[in-house]
Amino acid sequence: MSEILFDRIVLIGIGLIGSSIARDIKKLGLARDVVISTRSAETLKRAEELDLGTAYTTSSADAVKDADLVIVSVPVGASEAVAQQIAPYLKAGAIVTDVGSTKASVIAQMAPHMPDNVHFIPGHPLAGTEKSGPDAGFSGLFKGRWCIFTPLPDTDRAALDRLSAFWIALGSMIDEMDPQHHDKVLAIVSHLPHIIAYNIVGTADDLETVTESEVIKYSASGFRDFTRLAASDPTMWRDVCLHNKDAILEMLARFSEDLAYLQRAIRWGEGDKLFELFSRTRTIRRSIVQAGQDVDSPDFGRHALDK
Ligand SMILES: NC(=O)c1ccc[n+]([C@@H]2O[C@H](COP(=O)([O-])OP(=O)(O)OC[C@H]3O[C@@H](n4cnc5c(N)ncnc54)[C@H](O)[C@@H]3O)[C@@H](O)[C@H]2O)c1
Ligand SMILES: O=C(O)C(=O)C[C@]1(C(=O)O)C=C[C@@H](O)C=C1
Repeated sequence: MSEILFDRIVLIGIGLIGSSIARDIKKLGLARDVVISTRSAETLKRAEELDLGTAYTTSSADAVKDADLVIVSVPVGASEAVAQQIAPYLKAGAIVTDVGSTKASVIAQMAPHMPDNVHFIPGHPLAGTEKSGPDAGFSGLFKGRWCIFTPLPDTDRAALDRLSAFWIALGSMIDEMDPQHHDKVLAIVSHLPHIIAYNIVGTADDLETVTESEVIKYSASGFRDFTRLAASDPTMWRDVCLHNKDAILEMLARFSEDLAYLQRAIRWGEGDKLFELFSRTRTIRRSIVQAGQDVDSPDFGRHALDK
């Protein structure tokens, strides 16, 4: 058990991310009350069956009334609607944060509605899976993973420290970024990989010369990795594409140029070019794996969630 960090935490949205946070709060004893609010009564019922909180309501306005920390975990396109619903009912000094995969758009949607006496601190845990809904969450999802904050210029440092302490209790490593920079970085390391996966699986499915059964039967591990990403939640990823449009289009343009280079090298049999690129990218994979080992080192291993 860790110490209580907030008396009352309110979770708006209880899918993969919200329910993973709920499980960690409970396991670590980080709050006295955990109020869960989501739009659909069916999802709320499931959250109650899973015993994820201490109170449940479909009214986000009722939920936030005495909240010390509000965590919004809904598809990014729903951010403004949630901000409008909760803003009049937030208590002075409350911290409001989110977990959305895009940041400039979430800030544009939520910040104008936030009262001056509330601390709005946008955040993004870089952890997830292709699954969605309250059953998909699990305790420990955020352990050893980055949580990036994109604070506003007037963000109160003490409130940011309190929120950081919460994510650190969940096992995360903390970083800060400018929202536009966040959106560019995430466009290349997260959004493009998903778009490419949706595209390649769609292309394979469309091929007239390859039957669906062959796609399933012969899907070797490379293609299977793509199918995992391509199974990700359509609502979430539609919203990510629509709400990080500029950065994604910029990265897609770069990607298409580099793909044309590769295509040309294959067409003209330029093995040196192919070998050089494939060697360079192999080094990147190795350094990611190396960093992963660091995360699993004894220093990271000693976390409250392991007890
Ligand atoms: N899935 C990931 O890998 C991942 C990782 C990091 C961040 N995120 C971000 O976290 C957020 C939630 O993603 P998730 O994977 O938990 O999705 P999810 O589909 O599992 O859950 C979304 C939840 O939001 C609720 N919801 C939808 N619209 C709502 C509204 N208007 N008002 C109230 N509740 C509403 C749904 O009922 C559900 O409980 C998204 O913004 C996503 O970009 C996702
Ligand atoms: O691992 C996965 O399946 C994920 O999609 C997680 C992932 C990612 O791209 O790394 C997806 C979206 C997020 O905003 C953060 C994490």
